[in-house]
Amino acid sequence: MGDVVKVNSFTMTEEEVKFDPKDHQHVRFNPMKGDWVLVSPHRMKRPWGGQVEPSNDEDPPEYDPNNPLCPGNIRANGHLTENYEHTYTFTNDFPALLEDVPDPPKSDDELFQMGPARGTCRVMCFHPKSNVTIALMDVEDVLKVIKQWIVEMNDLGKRWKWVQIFENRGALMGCSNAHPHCQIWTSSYLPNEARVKDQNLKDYYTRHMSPMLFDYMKKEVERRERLVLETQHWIVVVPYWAVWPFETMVLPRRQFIRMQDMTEDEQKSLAAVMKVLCTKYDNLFKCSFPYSMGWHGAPTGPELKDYRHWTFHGMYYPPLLRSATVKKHMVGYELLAQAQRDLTPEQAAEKLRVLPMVHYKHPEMSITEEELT
Ligand SMILES: O=C1CCN([C@@H]2O[C@H](COP(=O)(O)O)[C@@H](O)[C@H]2O)C(=O)N1
Repeated sequence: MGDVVKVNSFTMTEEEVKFDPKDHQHVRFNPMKGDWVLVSPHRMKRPWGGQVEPSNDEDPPEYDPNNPLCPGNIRANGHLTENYEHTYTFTNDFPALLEDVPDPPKSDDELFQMGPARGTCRVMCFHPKSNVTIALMDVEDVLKVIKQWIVEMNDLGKRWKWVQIFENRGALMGCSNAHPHCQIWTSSYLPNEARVKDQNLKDYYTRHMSPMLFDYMKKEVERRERLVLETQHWIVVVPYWAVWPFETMVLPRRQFIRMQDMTEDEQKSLAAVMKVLCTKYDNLFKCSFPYSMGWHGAPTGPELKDYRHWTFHGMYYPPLLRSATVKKHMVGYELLAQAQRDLTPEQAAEKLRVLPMVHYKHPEMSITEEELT
């Protein structure tokens, strides 16, 4: 047994000291999902001869008379989008979940199971102008988005067990409308991601009598290997188990379980964090950076249980890999075996951390370090 040496934040024997997570393949465990991601850092050197996505980076017009999300326009089914000045929410005209539908029959065959699914779908416009994004909005307007999210969570959380706020940004994410907006889908049951996360968070809490993500936040602040941003109230990391190349996670420095528990200062700080993170994302490949993002907090609904194992947190899942036109594909091995990444989370965090807070295309819309409290 050789001497013990310290490499990064791990202690290893001499036999292991040849291993370097920056150079050698390994798998990493995601304790929220209970699965593993393959990390192959040596692959970053391979030439790219694959598909190149068109970089469609022309700014959309401020107002499009044909865009149903623009103020004063008529939507499908003849509904009017009012002349709004900040955020605007409406029930999706083509919802994936409806509030009242008959229950499916019970089946006694475990191979053919159906369950009831009820819910509602809302669309929430962030801003009346079509040519802004979170990175390009005034931080006060981003704060208005956060405050409206809290209104929606409180309203929808009364009836629905799960309220999923999510933003698909950019055509690359299948977003059908360039106007700045998100969607909010609620359900009468815990969807898969929430159900699995709830169980893993609960198991961790039973073992440690402390919330997993609060412990994780404290360890990431201490280790400082995957930090992208940190303020008095929030940190942004590329999570240790990240799957998407530049995936990030937003974690509060204080333990609380839902978005609606945020203090005024935490809300203001989150608005600045979102704006700076999205600015760095745009600066990474000098394009309007596509992503899917969303928030997870303790389940809601009328029968409230003990959810102290939850910590409110945000997730950004951006598809781009090495340029504005090269995206990661979750296909083949990823679908049939397991998720795989080349760039390590630490390398991705370093790339994002060192990027400027001044927007490459609209510097006049940027905020300063002092405003990032
Ligand atoms: O008139 C319309 C246009 C789009 N929509 C809805 O807006 C949503 C646009 O969001 P996405 O671009 O993220 O798909 C989409 O779900 C679509 O159903 C309406 O509800 N009414």
